[in-house]
Amino acid sequence: MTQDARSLAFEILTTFDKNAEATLDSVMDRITGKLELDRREMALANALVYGVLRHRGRLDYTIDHFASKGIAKIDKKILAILRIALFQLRFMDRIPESAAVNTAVELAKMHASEKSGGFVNALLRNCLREPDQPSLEDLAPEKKLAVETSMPQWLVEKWIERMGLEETTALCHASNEIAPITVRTNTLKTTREALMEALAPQVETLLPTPMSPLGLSFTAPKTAIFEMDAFKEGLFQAQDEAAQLIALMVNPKPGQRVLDVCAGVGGKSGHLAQVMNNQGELVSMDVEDYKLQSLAREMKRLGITNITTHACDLTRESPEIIGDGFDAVLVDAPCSGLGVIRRNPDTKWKYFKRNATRHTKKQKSILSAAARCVRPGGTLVYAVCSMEPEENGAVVEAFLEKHTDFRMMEPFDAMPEGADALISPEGFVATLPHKHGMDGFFAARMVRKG
Ligand SMILES: C[S@@+](CC[C@H](N)C(=O)[O-])C[C@H]1O[C@@H](n2cnc3c(N)ncnc32)[C@H](O)[C@@H]1O
Repeated sequence: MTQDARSLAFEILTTFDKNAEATLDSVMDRITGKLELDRREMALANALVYGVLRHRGRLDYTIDHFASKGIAKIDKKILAILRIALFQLRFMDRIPESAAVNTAVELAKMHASEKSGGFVNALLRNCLREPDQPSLEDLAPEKKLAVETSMPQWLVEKWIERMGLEETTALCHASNEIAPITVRTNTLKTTREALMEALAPQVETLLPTPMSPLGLSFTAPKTAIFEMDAFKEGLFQAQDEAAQLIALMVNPKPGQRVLDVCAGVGGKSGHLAQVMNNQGELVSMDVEDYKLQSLAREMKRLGITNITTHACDLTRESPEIIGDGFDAVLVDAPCSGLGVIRRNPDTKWKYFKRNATRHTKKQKSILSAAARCVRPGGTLVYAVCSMEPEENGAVVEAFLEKHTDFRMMEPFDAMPEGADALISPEGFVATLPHKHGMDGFFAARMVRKG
């Protein structure tokens, strides 16, 4: 079965909107998993889905301006069709206007009515007639910034309160840009220089990452990265530069026992195994068994053999595998993901102000449970892909207050080049998209007193 790009984007976006808890990845996997898709149609569907979510605030402001009864009165399906078409008209330069409008009208007729087709046609034609409208000039600064960079206004206000308008402006713009693809060299199989040579013919603007000694960033790959030979041979794992700093903070030695408490599909586990030179024992846990199954396949691709997986929630159980404890424990905790909006633009529309405390409670309880697995003298690293104080410093400070057998330690044994600029007076590591060109990450390294 094949499907055209716009219908597919419509199905993905409407399903994503209907399911409050679903992530874009899970919706896309579910919908595209069973389809046999033409490669070009799939690439266009991807561009439409990500583009609409990246620019949704701006698109909605425009739709609201041109809809005589306002956006709130527009049926959800029609709204999705308008967003897809308007994104093509305002943000894509290779799509003929007629293709964008006509396909939107057809979709509206198919999913709603003849009349809806007329409404979609009229609204889009008005947008085309007045390409500079609506103007943002008279808006209050926080509203203007929210619309311009398609950020939820509550988040813009939260950031302005914490860091002021100027820095928030830089952060909002950086969070709305398309990030380069960044990968980490699998040093069990190759070197960064050799990987660079292998990737060079297949990508544009290929550069080594400035701080992570193993990273490469590039744009415009000729194929999807999972189709590249270097990927199939396990020579790299996709991972942002900020995330590459976390296993360097844990810095386990070959032969040690190491626990990755929230391993997910294995971004940090893969790197930890590399640092351990595939020796010793690495236990990857996650509450979701299906993620660990995917992790196991990923480790096989990377040639990693010192790993076992264990589906488990440490806040509820204390499995035998903990034994006498681990030399190093990583808690890469579930979080808002607000530091990774540039890669996952769906996050900003699914994460609400009220979620902050929900995450904080979970982060505190996972960190406390993980602390029980650290042997005396062992290391505990807490990390989140968030820049929000209630998920980072506040969690660590509350933890240290209760667990007097732990103290902060220097974040790195061997400081990556320039990484001293990331360290706060408290000894926390924090990366920011607008300052460091990386995802927004936070990490703290602690030691259990011997
Ligand atoms: C930030 S993600 C981890 C990403 C992963 N470390 C990586 O580098 O690819 C957080 C993970 O925590 C898992 N999780 C959530 N609650 C958990 C719990 N109570 N115990 C263990 N894992 C949990 C989620 O399933 C998710 O995979």
